[in-house]
Amino acid sequence: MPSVQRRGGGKNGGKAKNLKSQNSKNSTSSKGHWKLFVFGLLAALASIVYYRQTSILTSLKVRKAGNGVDIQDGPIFNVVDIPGKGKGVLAARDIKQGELVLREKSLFTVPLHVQSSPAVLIAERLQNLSPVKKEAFFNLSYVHFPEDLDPTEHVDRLALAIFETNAVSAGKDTVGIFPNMARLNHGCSSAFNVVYSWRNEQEGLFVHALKDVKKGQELLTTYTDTKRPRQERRAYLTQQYGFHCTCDVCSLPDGLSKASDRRLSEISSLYRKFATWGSKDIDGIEAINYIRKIWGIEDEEGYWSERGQLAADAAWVAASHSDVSATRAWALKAAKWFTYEIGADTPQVQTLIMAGDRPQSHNAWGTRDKLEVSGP
Ligand SMILES: C[S@@+](CC[C@H](N)C(=O)[O-])C[C@H]1O[C@@H](n2cnc3c(N)ncnc32)[C@H](O)[C@@H]1O
Repeated sequence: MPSVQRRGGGKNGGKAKNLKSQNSKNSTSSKGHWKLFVFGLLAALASIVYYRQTSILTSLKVRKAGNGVDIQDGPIFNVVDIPGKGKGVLAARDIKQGELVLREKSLFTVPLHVQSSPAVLIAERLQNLSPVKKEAFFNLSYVHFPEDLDPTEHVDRLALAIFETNAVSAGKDTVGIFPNMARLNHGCSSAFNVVYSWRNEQEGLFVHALKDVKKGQELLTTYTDTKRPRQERRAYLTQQYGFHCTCDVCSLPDGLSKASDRRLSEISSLYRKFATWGSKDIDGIEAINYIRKIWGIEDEEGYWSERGQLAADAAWVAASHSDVSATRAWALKAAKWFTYEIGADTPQVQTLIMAGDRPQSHNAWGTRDKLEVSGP
């Protein structure tokens, strides 16, 4: 059964998918079960906000991204002050869909589940950092620091607040701090334009452009599964991250916002229906029809994330029903979209290209009754 991914997770990595940071309430308890927020996943803010450039963080200077997308030399983004958001990241030049925007090692990581106090654990990790790295950490933004406390007198508590605001998942059972990536602000649904993924083999976080981005546009990821109505998204973001979301999608006039909400709810509902193929409640033809419907509604919404996984799920269904041409078409579609989100130099993409070439090599091949399920 293919995994039907929701955002906020591993791919972006996993969804990155679905990236997570922590909850301040639980994180202070000594028997820590880190409650992670999803931090991760577009406003053309440069045109409407005044900003002051503060630094150029990186200059990848590569001609070919790992996924084969041609790119220009030169700094790819700047971290700047953005009114109402603290700092944020603006494209320093046009960025192409699928381009590698950033790869980064963590300052430090901690296990997702801890037995001791998270605050103590973070303090220990900080002690092992160089002064430069420590400074990078303490420069990060934070919310949920008690107003009645003086941060200079409660450094461990401050470090915890910074961690909670900025940590993202670094693999299945680990969360970490990535100081450049941490400057990415949030956008919902069609508003986010970069996605991040964790690579175990390289022990690094990779950020790819999900869409073409114009010079001066803000790079936005997503902190949560945004396939839910505006009111719910805003409530979550206010509670966990301390801001009222005014991204391009949240700022839509009421009529258009309701239409977007309906689309997002419908996508979530179709994902649930598709998942019932796993328990054989629906057949392969119906399952693929759900995927096509999801794809169509996502086109209307402008929601492009998780498409690699969606097409890979379709390839799985097609392969299990031994449909050669459908397996080939869906596998190649999945490879294309995974290339944008996580890069061509990943095992997922290589495996899908192989399945496109030789559908019978797919792991799921022939595990269900033969059926023509049809391609994209
Ligand atoms: C991981 S940090 C992102 C970078 C941060 N803006 C900074 O100055 O370093 C998360 C915090 O950024 C702010 N933020 C993120 N997305 C935002 C948005 N769409 N609108 C307003 N503030 C946002 C919130 O304060 C949130 O708690």
